[in-house]
Amino acid sequence: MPIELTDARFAYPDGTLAVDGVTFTIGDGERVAIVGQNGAGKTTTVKMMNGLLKPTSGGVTVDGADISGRTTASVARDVGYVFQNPDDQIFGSDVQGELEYMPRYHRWDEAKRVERVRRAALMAGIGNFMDLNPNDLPFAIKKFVAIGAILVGECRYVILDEPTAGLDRRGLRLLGRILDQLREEGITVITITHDMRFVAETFDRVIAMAQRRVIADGTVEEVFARDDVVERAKLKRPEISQLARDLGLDAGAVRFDDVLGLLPAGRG
Ligand SMILES: Nc1ncnc2c1ncn2[C@@H]1O[C@H](COP(=O)(O)OP(=O)(O)OP(=O)(O)O)[C@@H](O)[C@H]1O
Repeated sequence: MPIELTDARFAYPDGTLAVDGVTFTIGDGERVAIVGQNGAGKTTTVKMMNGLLKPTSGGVTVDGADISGRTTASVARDVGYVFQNPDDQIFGSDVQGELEYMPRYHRWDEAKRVERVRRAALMAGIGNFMDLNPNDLPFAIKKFVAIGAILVGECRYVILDEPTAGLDRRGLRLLGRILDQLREEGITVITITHDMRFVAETFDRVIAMAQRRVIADGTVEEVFARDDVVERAKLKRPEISQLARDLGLDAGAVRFDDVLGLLPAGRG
């Protein structure tokens, strides 16, 4: 079952129109990257998808049901949102407590709580930090605490806002493993990112936003092949994609292996 936005608009209380009528459907198990310049409306759009913000007009449905009457906590059971900055999300005084917050809020029985927390800590690679105060941890580990706190839940949709920012190679590999596991479990992953290599290597579909609207929605290859979209959304093509274009190869190639396959025999 999908998440569906229908002509969703959002204006902040000060009158700033942040999203001006977006319509799209994200289906089960999809991996979707939302890209575009700062201020394009990406964060506001995803916050409408998990009930953190209610559309000023238009609608949002999750699994076919309108979410306008539901509390944020209720929608968050289905649609998890990992904040861009972990400090905006984490408030527990130790990692264990942070991971236990959701199970306790929803009054899960102890066996389920212990099992889900154990599993999330393992997936997020934070098992060694459970007794520590998140504020004493390096930024990258705090990001994984924020991810772990969402993995504890049984969300069928996970939204990650700028997950690769501030991660080194080890962190990126761990993030990749988490995303692979979510895919195996059929969980839909939606990301907001400025990291185009991450988009090309990890996501199937790209929604490009500019000036409060969706200006393109298609496969990674389709979106990066369009000069008008790249320009209007101020995207930086993945290096490998730019290289393919510079070499006069297929303009839609976005992954290393695709470009390698296009080189004349003997050069690959
Ligand atoms: N709390 C707020 N009050 C008023 N205006 C806001 C608020 N939050 C965001 N905006 C404005 O809404 C517009 C869209 O912001 P939004 O954060 O959704 O964009 P974004 O594409 O996610 O940008 P970024 O990549 O910087 O996160 C911008 O003009 C922004 O200044």
